[in-house]
Amino acid sequence: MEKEVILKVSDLCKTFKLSKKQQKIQNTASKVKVAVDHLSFEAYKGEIFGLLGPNGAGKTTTLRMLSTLIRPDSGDVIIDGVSVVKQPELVREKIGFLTSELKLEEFFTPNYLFDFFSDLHGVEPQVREERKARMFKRFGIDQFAEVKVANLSTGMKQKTSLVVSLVHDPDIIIFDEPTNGLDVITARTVTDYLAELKAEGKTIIVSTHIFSLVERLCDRVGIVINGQMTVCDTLKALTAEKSLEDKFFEIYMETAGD
Ligand SMILES: Nc1ncnc2c1ncn2[C@@H]1O[C@H](COP(=O)(O)OP(=O)(O)OP(=O)(O)O)[C@@H](O)[C@H]1O
Repeated sequence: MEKEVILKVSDLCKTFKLSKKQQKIQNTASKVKVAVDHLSFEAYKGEIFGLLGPNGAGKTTTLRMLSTLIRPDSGDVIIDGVSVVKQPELVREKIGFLTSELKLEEFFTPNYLFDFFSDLHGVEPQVREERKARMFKRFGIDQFAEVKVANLSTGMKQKTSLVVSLVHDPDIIIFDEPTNGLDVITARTVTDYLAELKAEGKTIIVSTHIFSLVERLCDRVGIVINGQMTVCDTLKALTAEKSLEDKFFEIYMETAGD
């Protein structure tokens, strides 16, 4: 079957100006940091695509550009036919952006937040209620629906933020470091859910530095080093001769070693 490209990243670039403080932290005399450097890749409809790379490789910056949170300096991303540069508001309707760092307003309840974000996305009340009931049950939020976020456990907060990021049932899900900072049980709930979303036909882009997550979930992998796409291939091809970890280090030494 012919694969359909649903997300196309072309020649994406992003450079940050560094403050004196950032220069000190990053131990550099340079006034700028090239975070993403002419990065390109494509994702097919219905797959889980992983961006794998070490800390500071540019994964988060890339995903923020894909999600229209920051604007590329140059290059573009076409998501389901729409440009993140030219029509970011339309892209936002098609995607869900998730990060394990998302913090919810502590004063509100999961029930309130779900309704609030549904209204922002213009979800019909009937659809909203059906979706809320299903998602809250799936994640065990139903018992805590009227508890303020401040009083929820960390795992329940994470599950709530995941659910409220998907109120509009997007076809494309962009997830920065899905399991970072999560306990093993919540992490498992999240990765199982990503597999379920894939089974429903959703397209998922994840960034991670965790090999086992890629091995368990991803169909194809892009290895990002120093803001560049070094290798992009199927997980199967990348792990044909050696483990993903060994392959990664081989590529890393070839690329970053010089
Ligand atoms: N707003 C910013 N201002 C200055 N430098 C930045 C900014 N955001 C990111 N950077 C720098 O750009 C580079 C890429 O960062 P990015 O967060 O995209 O990497 P990453 O691959 O997601 O790594 P991590 O796993 O550590 O989050 C890093 O050197 C980072 O310090």
